[in-house]
Amino acid sequence: MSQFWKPGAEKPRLVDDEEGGVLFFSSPSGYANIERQRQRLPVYKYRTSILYLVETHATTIIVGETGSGKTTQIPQYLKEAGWADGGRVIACTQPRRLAVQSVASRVAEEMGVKLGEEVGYTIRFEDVTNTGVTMIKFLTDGVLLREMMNDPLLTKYSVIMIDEAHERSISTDILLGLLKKIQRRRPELRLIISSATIQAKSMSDFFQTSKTRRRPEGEELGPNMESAVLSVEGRGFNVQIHYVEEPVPDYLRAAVSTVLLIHEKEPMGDILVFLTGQDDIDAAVQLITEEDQNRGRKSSGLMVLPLYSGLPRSEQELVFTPTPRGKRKVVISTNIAETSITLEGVVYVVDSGFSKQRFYNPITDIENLVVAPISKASARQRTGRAGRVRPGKCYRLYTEEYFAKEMSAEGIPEIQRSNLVPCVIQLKALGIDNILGFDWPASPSSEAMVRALEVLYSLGVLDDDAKLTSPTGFQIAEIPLDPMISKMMLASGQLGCSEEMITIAATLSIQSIWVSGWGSQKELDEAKLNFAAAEGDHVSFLNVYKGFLQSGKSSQWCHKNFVNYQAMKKVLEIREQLRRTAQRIGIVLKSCERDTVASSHDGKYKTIRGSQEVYIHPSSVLFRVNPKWVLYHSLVSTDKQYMRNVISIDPSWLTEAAPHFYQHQRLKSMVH
Ligand SMILES: Nc1ncnc2c1ncn2[C@@H]1O[C@H](COP(=O)(O)OP(=O)(O)OP(=O)(O)O)[C@@H](O)[C@H]1O
Repeated sequence: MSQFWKPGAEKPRLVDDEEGGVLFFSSPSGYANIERQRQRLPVYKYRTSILYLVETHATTIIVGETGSGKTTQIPQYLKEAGWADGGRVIACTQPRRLAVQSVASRVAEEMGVKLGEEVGYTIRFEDVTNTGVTMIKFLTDGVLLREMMNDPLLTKYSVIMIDEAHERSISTDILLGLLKKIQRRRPELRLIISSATIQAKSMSDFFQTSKTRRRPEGEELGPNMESAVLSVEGRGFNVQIHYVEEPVPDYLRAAVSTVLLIHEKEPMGDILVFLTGQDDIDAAVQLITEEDQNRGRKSSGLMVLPLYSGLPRSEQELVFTPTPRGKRKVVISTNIAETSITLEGVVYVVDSGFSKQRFYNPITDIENLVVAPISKASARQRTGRAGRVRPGKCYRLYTEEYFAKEMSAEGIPEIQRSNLVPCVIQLKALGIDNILGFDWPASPSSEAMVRALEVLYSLGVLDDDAKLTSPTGFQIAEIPLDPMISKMMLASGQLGCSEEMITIAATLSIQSIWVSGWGSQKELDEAKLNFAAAEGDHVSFLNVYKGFLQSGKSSQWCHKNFVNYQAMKKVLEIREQLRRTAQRIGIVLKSCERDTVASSHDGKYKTIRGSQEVYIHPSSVLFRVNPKWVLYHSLVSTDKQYMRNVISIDPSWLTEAAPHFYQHQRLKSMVH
């Protein structure tokens, strides 16, 4: 395309291309067509072997190229072979919600059934399944973990497929440890661990350690407890990889110019760009749109769409809609489109080589989202978003040498770089008391573990013996939120303000209730001021919610007030779910009236634990108010450590709420 780019050493492969390079490009029109497509996928040749291995082995590890058909086909093979007979369910987990929804709809389409009937999905706060009817269920690994609280042996499932296991999310790791335990109690349960980029050997070793029961010589009943490994050879279509000749100084700019260059020089086909987060994605959308217009072509046919988890569902769905004739879609995404997703029109992938990753420091108790280099496994997954329905090209914004010599093979498992509070409470609720002795696929650090135990103790979730308290600990574990927020909900029941607290908890569960991208920052700030409460962001959320209800849940009202309508609809939905959970666990639903207090301060704050210097985020309604004592929901790190979603408090509330944790004298000595 230009001298800037160098083709990778990997030779382009011959494409098994009977229909002119576009095997399944246009949408399939009928069932017969879909059947033909299914049979062309590499995994189809392995159908019998897969079914045989699953029949005979407790655990089967399946490694196959991206796009070879693992996610969409294997659950269907299992169903066809009878694994969903007699009311049993085949589960397939994904690390991300978007992937769950999109593969579930694809499989429902392939099977010619309505989504939510034979094929369904469950993600947090959304259950699209029909008990007794659903045979194949896609779900996030986090949701499957939560299901274990009510059904510890996951008895309704005959086969559980842990897909994209290379991602090693916290929930995947906990699940792997727990499923290994369950297998000893339920030898009839079958596990499939699948990915395009997993180290099959270490996974197989994990399932083969002495703790699994080996089948004694001569035993005929039951599966072989040693795991089987199957490698699915072959892939969809060829993807030519290109690297930059020299390292790029600014991946955002490089991504923008690569998109424009592709648009100028390459044949039609959509482009998928991987950047890191909402900020750089919004910036890229703007730059590409502006530069495209500056080139003087009024309608060059580019449709630029962002994709990240905080985006409302309707906007996320736009990326899946067919690209109109004569147009070229450019989807600029975080790594939520990195695994499992098929975007039909995508021919070109542009990989920045970076993603936002969570890094937790247990000493300071600060969890940062940091832009960091991706692993080879991620790079391969990104490349694999092309070549699924026709040949493609992948432009890597790093050199081939960097890829070969410096990129790590796999990322660090999330459990080794995260705050462990939610993980510890879940394990405790499942009766795993010796958490350090748990059979982890990768052990978490003991500092993070101690810190999590300390937080849970401070919340009154754990007692002096580190056991879940009754009823508080068990109640908090039942609420599908961060334990700090769950504690807030629980306490609000006693304080007579649970209706308000549930609204706040629902609002904190979504990324933002404000729109971004319309008008100027000044206009947005002014709109926020209409709702600002002196106590801070949390109480301001209540004002927005109240206004929304008073408007009759109107989208025009949202538009006028810079409030995101889709986000508010989500708040209503989550709120309903939380109310039901609250009722189930005995929280009294009650509303309250409120008072206001606020005082001034110089803008710099210190955390009580760790004395870290932190500041109020400019998006907060308290940004210029600076009350003396504040409580924050989360910290983000850019040029400074910023507190997001902040509320003004009286320090005596801390000693009142957690006298076992906060000492009055210590707090007094911190006032400066
Ligand atoms: N929504 C879709 N539209 C068109 N084709 C699709 C769609 N989803 C899947 N396919 C086709 O099915 C193939 C297999 O997809 P599947 O997700 O099962 O592969 P996979 O092996 O699980 O890939 P990955 O490892 O990337 O998740 C794709 O390569 C594509 O040809």
